[in-house]
Amino acid sequence: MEIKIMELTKTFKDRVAVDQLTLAIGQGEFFALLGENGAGKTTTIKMLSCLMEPTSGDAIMLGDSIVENPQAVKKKLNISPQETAVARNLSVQENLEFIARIYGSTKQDAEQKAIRLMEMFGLAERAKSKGRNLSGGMERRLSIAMAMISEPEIIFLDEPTVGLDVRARLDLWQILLNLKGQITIILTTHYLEEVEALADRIGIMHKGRLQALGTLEELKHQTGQIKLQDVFLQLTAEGEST
Ligand SMILES: Nc1ncnc2c1ncn2[C@@H]1O[C@H](COP(=O)(O)OP(=O)(O)OP(=O)(O)O)[C@@H](O)[C@H]1O
Repeated sequence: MEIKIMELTKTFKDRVAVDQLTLAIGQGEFFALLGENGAGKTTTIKMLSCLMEPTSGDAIMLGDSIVENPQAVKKKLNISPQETAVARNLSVQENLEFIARIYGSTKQDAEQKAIRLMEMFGLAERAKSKGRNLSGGMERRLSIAMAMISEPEIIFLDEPTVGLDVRARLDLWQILLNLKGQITIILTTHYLEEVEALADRIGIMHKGRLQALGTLEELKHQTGQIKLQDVFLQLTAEGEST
């Protein structure tokens, strides 16, 4: 398994944000992490991407521990956070080249990488547009493209389509579908249609715990529900009484 999460726990003062999460994710999998506000999704991906230390537990990412060797882990993955990292005064191409240079590319290499990613993310026509002039959808695509510069083997996308209109969301889904299988993708979202369109497997978190895990079909079967929305409501309600 490419990602092996073992009893991963994060506590803030007396609040348990992530509670002994145990989970394995395979290479090239598109994994969706679902859960209500405050369920612990963002905290989970911050720990897995080594932006936050766990209180206890561990995760082995491509053979390296996030606790023992976070520097090695960081080299193999990247994250596109909720708040985009796009520099508003730089153009699309400059944003990409800037990140490539930070990762040590030569000027020429950085340019080539930027051009390739702009094509992949449908941004080539807007190469010269400044970050501040981009639509929400383009800014989000650029932000993900920037996370791809380091050629990660695992990418985390934290609510990538929040605030996007229908067309921008569908465009981004198409790009993510094109990436599918080439790279391991871990997505958090509140949009259930997004999960249905993209994910191979789904984990539903509730109050810091992994409440359910499986393919969409498995979760439907497990709950006896037909629609993902009802699967979700049932699984996140069951936890209320436990
Ligand atoms: N830095 C922090 N300090 C204190 N509490 C925190 C911190 N970060 C998160 N929490 C708490 O941990 C819990 C889990 O939060 P988290 O942001 O991981 O949830 P989430 O599932 O990503 O929610 P959302 O869907 O709203 O983004 C929440 O109760 C939150 O208030």
